[in-house]
Amino acid sequence: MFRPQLASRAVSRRLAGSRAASYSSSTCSRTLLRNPTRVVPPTFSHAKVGWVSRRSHYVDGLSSKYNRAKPHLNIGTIGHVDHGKTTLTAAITKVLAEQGGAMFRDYSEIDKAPEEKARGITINSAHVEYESANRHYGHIDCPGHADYIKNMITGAAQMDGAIIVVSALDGQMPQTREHLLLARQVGVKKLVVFINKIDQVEDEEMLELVDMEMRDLLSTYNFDGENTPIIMGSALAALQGQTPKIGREKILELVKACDEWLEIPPRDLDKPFLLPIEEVFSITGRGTVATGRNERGVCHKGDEVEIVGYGARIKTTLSGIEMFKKELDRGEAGDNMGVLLRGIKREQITRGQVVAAPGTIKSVSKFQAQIYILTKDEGGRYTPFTESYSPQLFVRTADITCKLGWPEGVADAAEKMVMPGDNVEMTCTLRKDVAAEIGTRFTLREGGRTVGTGIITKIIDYA
Ligand SMILES: Nc1nc2c(ncn2[C@@H]2O[C@H](COP(=O)(O)OP(=O)(O)OP(=O)(O)O)[C@@H](O)[C@H]2O)c(=O)[nH]1
Ligand SMILES: [Mg+2]
Repeated sequence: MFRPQLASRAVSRRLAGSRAASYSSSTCSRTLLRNPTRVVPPTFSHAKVGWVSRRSHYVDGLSSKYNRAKPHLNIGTIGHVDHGKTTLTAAITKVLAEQGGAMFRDYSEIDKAPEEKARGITINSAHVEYESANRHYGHIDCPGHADYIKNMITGAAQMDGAIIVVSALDGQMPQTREHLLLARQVGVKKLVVFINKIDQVEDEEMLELVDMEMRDLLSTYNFDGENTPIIMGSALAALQGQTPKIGREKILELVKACDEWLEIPPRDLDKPFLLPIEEVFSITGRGTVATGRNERGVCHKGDEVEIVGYGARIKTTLSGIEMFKKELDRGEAGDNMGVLLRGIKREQITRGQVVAAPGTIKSVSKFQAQIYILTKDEGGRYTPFTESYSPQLFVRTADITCKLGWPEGVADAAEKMVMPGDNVEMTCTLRKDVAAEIGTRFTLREGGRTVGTGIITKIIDYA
């Protein structure tokens, strides 16, 4: 039921009333790229809450009564600048605080840098935490401006699910779309929509239109547009404790929707075993040992495994597992360990390959990726580059020369330039194949400096 009149009114209102979409990234904080060579920060997990609390912009919350019994989910507020993400974040903590599920974090505690206060925008991502009846949430309040995208690509802001905030006054705007695309690219599978500022909109049809448009947009970006929960309310009303019907009640509805709709992804221990090989030794009388840090899953002595990458796919058996010079029957994600590989000669395997549960990972020779190119201030390049640029690609323990190119159908591919600071989607052709999959993160380096970081979004060729 398309209503042309309504649509054109919405469009003209948007054109006239929207605040400038992007802020200059040079004014943005660089805190999340303090160490550009380290692209994959430790995963947020119960055992590592300390890592989160070490981050400069962490707004600590429930630490005194942290409940490890509840499953944990990393979520965050994303969406266009000024649509109310920070207000909503504060409102969630306020409403849940009344139930004992959070410490109230006021707006000014979340956007606390002087420049944020002066300009009324979020520059750094901030972390808060809260609990619903059956879950514990880590919540990142993300800035709406373009700089945030870098943090998603580099992995500095990892989310399992998200709340996309859309102002009912403006409807979807450039960063609404950009954040949805990025969320999809970096592996967020489900999100919940909060249509905000409904206190400002009297026209029911206007709200219906925003709802309809959001469902379309979600489907365009391969989310489940039909079934995604859309909650309409006013974050400000909830924060100010006014009009509970559009305030407090809607926040509770939103949290319920997060509980029910957003899924807890398999945790590292539930994933298939994968050990990136760091070093290879040969032990006289016993055989060949590969060492490294178990990235995910669990392995047992006697398990069948595969060695994958660099042209190899070799089946073997773990005839021993060792950690701190002690023999073990089992190795878990996070363990630094050595595995004894039955019947494998030292020359057959090398650093950069992985030992994995059979059939769980393939070796790839070409893929497409979302890449962020570091600026010179972040230690990156000073100059732009064009297609065919060949940096070193570092993924897990592997490093391989690769060639960058534009995906098929990109106009003027040969002349198109990539500037430091750009977010681009490009193809990478590898000189040697490597074990990788959609969602694998990597860094690009050149002459000893990190020039880019990326995440694989599509596999083009397998080895
Ligand atoms: N009327 C009304 N105003 C709201 C509502 N929610 C937020 N606002 C106002 O909208 C403005 C922007 O809110 P923020 O929460 O800072 O928006 P944001 O999405 O976090 O903005 P950035 O982080 O800069 O992208 C503020 O002036 C809020 O008071 C609401 O429900 N109703
Ligand atoms: Mg904000």
